[in-house]
Amino acid sequence: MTRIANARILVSGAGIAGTALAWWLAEHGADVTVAERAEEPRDGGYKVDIRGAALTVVDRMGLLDQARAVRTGVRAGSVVDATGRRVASMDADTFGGRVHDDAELLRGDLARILREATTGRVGYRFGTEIEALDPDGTVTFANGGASERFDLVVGADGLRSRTRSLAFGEGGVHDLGHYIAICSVPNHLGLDREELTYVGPGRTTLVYSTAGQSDAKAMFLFSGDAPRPQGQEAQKRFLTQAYAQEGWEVPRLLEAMGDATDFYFDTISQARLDRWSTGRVTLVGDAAYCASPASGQGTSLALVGAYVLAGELATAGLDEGPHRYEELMRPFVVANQKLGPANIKRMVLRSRGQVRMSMRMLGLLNRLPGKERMLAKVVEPIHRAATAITLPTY
Ligand SMILES: Cc1cc2nc3c(=O)[nH]c(=O)nc-3n(C[C@H](O)[C@H](O)[C@H](O)COP(=O)(O)OP(=O)(O)OC[C@H]3O[C@@H](n4cnc5c(N)ncnc54)[C@H](O)[C@@H]3O)c2cc1C
Repeated sequence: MTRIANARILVSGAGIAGTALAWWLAEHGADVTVAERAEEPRDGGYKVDIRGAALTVVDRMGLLDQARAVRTGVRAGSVVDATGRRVASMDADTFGGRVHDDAELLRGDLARILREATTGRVGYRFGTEIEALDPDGTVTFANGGASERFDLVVGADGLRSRTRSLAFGEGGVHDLGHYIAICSVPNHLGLDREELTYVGPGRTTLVYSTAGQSDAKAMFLFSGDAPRPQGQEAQKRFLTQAYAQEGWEVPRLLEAMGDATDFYFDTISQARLDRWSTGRVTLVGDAAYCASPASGQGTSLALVGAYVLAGELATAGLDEGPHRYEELMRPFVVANQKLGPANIKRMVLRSRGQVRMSMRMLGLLNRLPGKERMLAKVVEPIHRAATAITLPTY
């Protein structure tokens, strides 16, 4: 018998953290409801990674083979110049910062695998969100829903968490001085499981194709400190202005972006909070400790956080569990959040001079035997951070 057997727990958000948490809570005997703002689950999306301790978590869920079966299959990454010539190429693991058996897959595929694994054990309510939240766990849902009391409410609703705003007030989001945008585009470059990167001053553009997808994804990373534009049309205009002078295939990508229906835009930011719980409300995943897309570790933090939170609730109960979760997770989060600012500096170069120098060095490096071994050194800090926690067995 665990300390949360039959406890009524509401999870806000059916992303990675929310579905993984729901799985573990149900495993420990809780009565779990997940409320998701989107009308329906979204498959596909951009690629994410399962690394280090998170691989152990997914393995303990018995889902690692399923996750591996939908790997993106991306085989290589190259940096290109304005003519499209591949200045430097390397295998996809080195390019994407993966070691050993780390798995890269589409975010929507991972969310689907996690969600399907909870079938029959977790109640989902799509198309709704928390409108009002009392620290004692009383929730009013949007669209005129009635109030309901839960033994615990967990915000797993991402970087812009509404649960966090309602329970902790505004704040806690720290911009790293860059923006990120991503959308599907026609694969006019004919990429076959390959990723191309074009680097301009203050702007980096990536295009990749993954196994089984006819479209490619275009991702834009660029620097700036203006406030985040509100609304998709304003965001698309903002991005187009930032890339107005850009060469290579960028004009074509921008044109395709104009029609994209899955356009995503945000600042590259981290969530940093003094505490992750208050009253009967706790946060998990990006809502509590977003490490930023630049860290490459957001998905793994979400998976590990879900495992530890559920496990500590089950063994220490609803009062002590959230504090023990935070004690165990915080050093792991700190180690992984350090990756964000360091990586973004490498990914987005400040000046034309830096771009020229970097291209020259990449060109030289590309001709060296054993370049993969040298580049693997860049991967080492990610691997160290990804394994910087000893997972308890619950
Ligand atoms: C462009 C991009 C690229 C990325 N690349 C990588 C990568 O390479 N490697 C990596 O590991 N990570 C990457 N990440 C980060 C990764 O996607 C997240 O860190 C990870 O998905 C965290 O999961 P989460 O469940 O905490 O949040 P999310 O995945 O953001 O899920 C939050 C969920 O809550 C829902 N929601 C939002 N608001 C509400 C509300 N008010 N009420 C109810 N539901 C709500 C959302 O619809 C969503 O389903 C990337 C992120 C982005 C944006």
